[in-house]
Amino acid sequence: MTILDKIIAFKKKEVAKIKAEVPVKKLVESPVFGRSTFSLKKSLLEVGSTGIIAEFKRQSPSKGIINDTATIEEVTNGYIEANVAAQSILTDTSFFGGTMADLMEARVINQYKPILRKDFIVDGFQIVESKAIGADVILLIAACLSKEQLKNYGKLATDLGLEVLYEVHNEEDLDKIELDNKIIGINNRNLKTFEVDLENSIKLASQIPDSCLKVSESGISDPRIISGLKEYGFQGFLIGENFMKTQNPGEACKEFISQIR
Ligand SMILES: O=C(O)c1ccccc1NCC(=O)[C@H](O)[C@H](O)COP(=O)(O)O
Repeated sequence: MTILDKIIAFKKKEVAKIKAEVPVKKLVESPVFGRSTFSLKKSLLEVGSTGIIAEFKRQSPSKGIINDTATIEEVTNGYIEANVAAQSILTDTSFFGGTMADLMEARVINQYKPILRKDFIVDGFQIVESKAIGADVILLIAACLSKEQLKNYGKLATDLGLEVLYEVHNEEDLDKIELDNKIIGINNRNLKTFEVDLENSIKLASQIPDSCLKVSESGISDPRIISGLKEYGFQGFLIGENFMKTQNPGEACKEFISQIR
């Protein structure tokens, strides 16, 4: 059983419990449900976009505790000040120490840039929930969803005005997605070994059509990597640990962005 299998098994139980307690009607009544969303696609394609999607990440299965003192307020303000293209918030509690309240707090502060809800979507309920807590973008991980689920959940998100970052780890994942005009995130972290290999982005990039926006995810720790990945057509770069492991993630992000050539 891989860590992803464990997370998904846990998540399915967690979502079933929440669904039994919270009616969808309640989600739709959220004050932020009807707001218009910020587009990740637009933000990444904007002239002068840094392309950086900076993540708030307290802990992870691969690294344990990364930062248990940073606050959403200081990090969100720091990332915006650094001119990120978007912010990512891990809302999973059991494995990543995040919460939906983290995203809701970030949304109040961040009225400028898209927010990606980084979680493990296994049910359409979580997509409605994502809109209700103030997210602009959801993550759909191909490895843990069927072809049909990817299509249906993608449609539900779009109907709600949310964008989707489709995450792939290999060719098998890519084959499950209708690759036209999508935002595709290639994750460099092997979920069996936790090893990070940036070559994974390069290897899969050539199999993604130009109509898609390519995002490289995980293990990016040097601004020179960004220039290298840009040559393979990447326009988005999801970075968590490299910023969050420092005393001041916002400042680390600003410094990193200033060094991108
Ligand atoms: O980060 C992990 O250990 C992990 C383990 C299992 C599933 C997902 C995991 N991470 C989620 C992410 O995709 C990353 O948080 C994101 O790409 C940023 O990665 P990094 O810059 O390496 O923190």
